[in-house]
Amino acid sequence: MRVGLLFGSFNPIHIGHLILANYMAANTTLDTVWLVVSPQNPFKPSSSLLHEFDRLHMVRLAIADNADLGVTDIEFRMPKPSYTIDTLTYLREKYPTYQFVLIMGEDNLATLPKWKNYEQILDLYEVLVYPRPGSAKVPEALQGHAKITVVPAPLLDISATFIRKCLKEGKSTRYLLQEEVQEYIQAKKLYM
Ligand SMILES: Nc1ncnc2c1ncn2[C@@H]1O[C@H](COP(=O)(O)OP(=O)(O)OP(=O)(O)O)[C@@H](O)[C@H]1O
Ligand SMILES: O=C(O)c1ccc[n+]([C@@H]2O[C@H](COP(=O)([O-])O)[C@@H](O)[C@H]2O)c1
Repeated sequence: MRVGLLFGSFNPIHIGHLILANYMAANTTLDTVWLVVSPQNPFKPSSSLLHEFDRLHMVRLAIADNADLGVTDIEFRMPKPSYTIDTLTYLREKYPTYQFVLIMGEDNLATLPKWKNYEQILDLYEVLVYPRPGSAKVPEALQGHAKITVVPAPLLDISATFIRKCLKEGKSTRYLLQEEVQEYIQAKKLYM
């Protein structure tokens, strides 16, 4: 089985994540896509980060009706911050018959050379990249890399940062968030 892994903070999960994950499941040779909720990105401040259980719960709500997508909280039980190579190694040991493929947005590809053991990641895994408006240039070392494929998919100018700002300012985030996620955020008054 070929499993795509979309790692993320999902703070909160938005329709950009859902379109991206579903696009990869529908338009590539992947059998399924798992969303891996990261407690702590090594490069991001934790100040605006919602508790990991809330973020996981919202991912579960958002993908509940999509049989092509799954979610894992595997990084909750691993050392923090969350280094992707360590999680990939763990998953490989846990599911030795599965073939894991890394999925990321173009903004993350731009920072990949700064990730822990990034060369090992590229030695061992294929990477599928979803284009993203405003992403920094792909570093030269990665341009045309045999293991990296940028998929031709519709650009989505949506970010969790923008959604958090709207919520803080009391502006509507309707349609930017999946409905149950929207209701959960309103009910718990998150990000406000
Ligand atoms: N609109 C988008 N287009 C392409 N990729 C995206 C988009 N939104 C998120 N991603 C990708 O999804 C993964 C998880 O993203 P993340 O949870 O950080 O969302 P985000 O919207 O970038 O959050 P924030 O604004 O808080 O940085 C990353 O690989 C990111 O590049
Ligand atoms: O392994 C690393 O060095 C590394 C450096 C930066 C980001 N990551 C991971 O990349 C994922 C995307 O993060 P984010 O916050 O943009 O959703 C998340 O799972 C991070 O833990 C991993």
